[in-house]
Amino acid sequence: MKHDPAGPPLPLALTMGEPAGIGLEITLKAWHHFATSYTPGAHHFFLIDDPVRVARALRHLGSPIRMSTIGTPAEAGNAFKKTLPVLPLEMDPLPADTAVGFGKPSVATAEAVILSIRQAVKLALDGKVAGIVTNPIQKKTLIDSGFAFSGHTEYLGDLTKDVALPSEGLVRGPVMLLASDTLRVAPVTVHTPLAKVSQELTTQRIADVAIVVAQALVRDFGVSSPRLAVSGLNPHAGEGGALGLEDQHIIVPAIAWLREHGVDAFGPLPADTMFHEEARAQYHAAITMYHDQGLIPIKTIAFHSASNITLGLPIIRTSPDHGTGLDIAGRNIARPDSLIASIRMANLMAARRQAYDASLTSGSSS
Ligand SMILES: NC(=O)c1ccc[n+]([C@@H]2O[C@H](COP(=O)([O-])OP(=O)(O)OC[C@H]3O[C@@H](n4cnc5c(N)ncnc54)[C@H](O)[C@@H]3O)[C@@H](O)[C@H]2O)c1
Ligand SMILES: N[C@H](C(=O)O)[C@H](O)COP(=O)(O)O
Repeated sequence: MKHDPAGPPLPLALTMGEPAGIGLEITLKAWHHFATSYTPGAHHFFLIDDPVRVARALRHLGSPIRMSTIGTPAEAGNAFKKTLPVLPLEMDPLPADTAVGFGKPSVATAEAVILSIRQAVKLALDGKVAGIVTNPIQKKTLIDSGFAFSGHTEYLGDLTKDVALPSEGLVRGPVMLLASDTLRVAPVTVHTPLAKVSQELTTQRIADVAIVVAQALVRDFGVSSPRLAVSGLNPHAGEGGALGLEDQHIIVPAIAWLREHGVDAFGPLPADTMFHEEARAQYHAAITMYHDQGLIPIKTIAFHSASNITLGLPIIRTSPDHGTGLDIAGRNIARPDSLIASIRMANLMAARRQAYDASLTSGSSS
């Protein structure tokens, strides 16, 4: 049966993430945060994981929280008030000796971690969940097991590449956006080694990322006239060509193209001076040329409140901005704040997207 947009919200699907990391611990804390005020029909979520592993991990953590195994996403609502609902992975239970090894990731669990993401994506594409919220993965462990992607962003782009976006004018990602109350940043190259960044940067790629971000600002964030700050690549944005040529040869034409196509973009800006408070007030999102250029500022000012969002997909995906926290896993000290922010963000995006897309269909959007 199709979901009634006027009815109660669909649940979110949380993926298990790296089982040796802090994913389950922050999921339990996030569940506690939302469940205490939960009333039937309100926002809720479930975890896609191995229930046997979860039960064992709960004992290991000495957690008073109880879990319940559900058979379908629709059962999550009834379970949520008193228990963390867990939808089982569609595979055999994980071997006991690999199920809880906090701090010690193993390729033995890689298949489960990847399957959890695939199941979540399928539920989102099938309209059974409002979106997916991914717990952090240990990329090297997955890659060592044969995983061909350098992160969720790239994997989600591949899993959904054949599914049409809901409207023809939308530009496809995947594009990584990290968002907090005070800063949004989108790196053009994502998990690219620094030595290859310059080769991968093209005018077209910068323009495509900027357009996906501009569209999302309108559709998902309610910004009616998005303004984008585009960073340079080199020190001082190339210092007029004296410190590198990409800024003038690749980035300037991208900004010109964007402006010709109605996107209010400006730059290239020296990356070291575009993130202080007064500079941030001039734009709705920063487009940076590589991962650390944008992620260092946002993780510095908003490590516990930012979300990592994948734009340009036919589904909603958010994630905490931090990683697997192997150094603190199993000690019950991990903060759930970024996961809580990501759950809120996914629910907010789902509501805004639904309203925006409906307004397009009814012809009332400006
Ligand atoms: N969404 C994702 O899947 C995602 C995101 C970022 C990093 N990663 C992966 O995570 C792994 C570890 O990365 P890292 O060590 O660079 O970053 P990290 O975020 O895991 O850890 C950095 C520091 O922050 C602390 N920290 C992280 N989360 C915390 C929390 N919730 N509460 C309190 N302290 C917290 C850690 O203890 C550590 O000291 C890598 O494999 C990386 O690729 C995955
Ligand atoms: N680049 C992200 C970060 O540092 O926060 C992280 O590696 C997660 O990337 P994916 O969402 O692609 O897994």
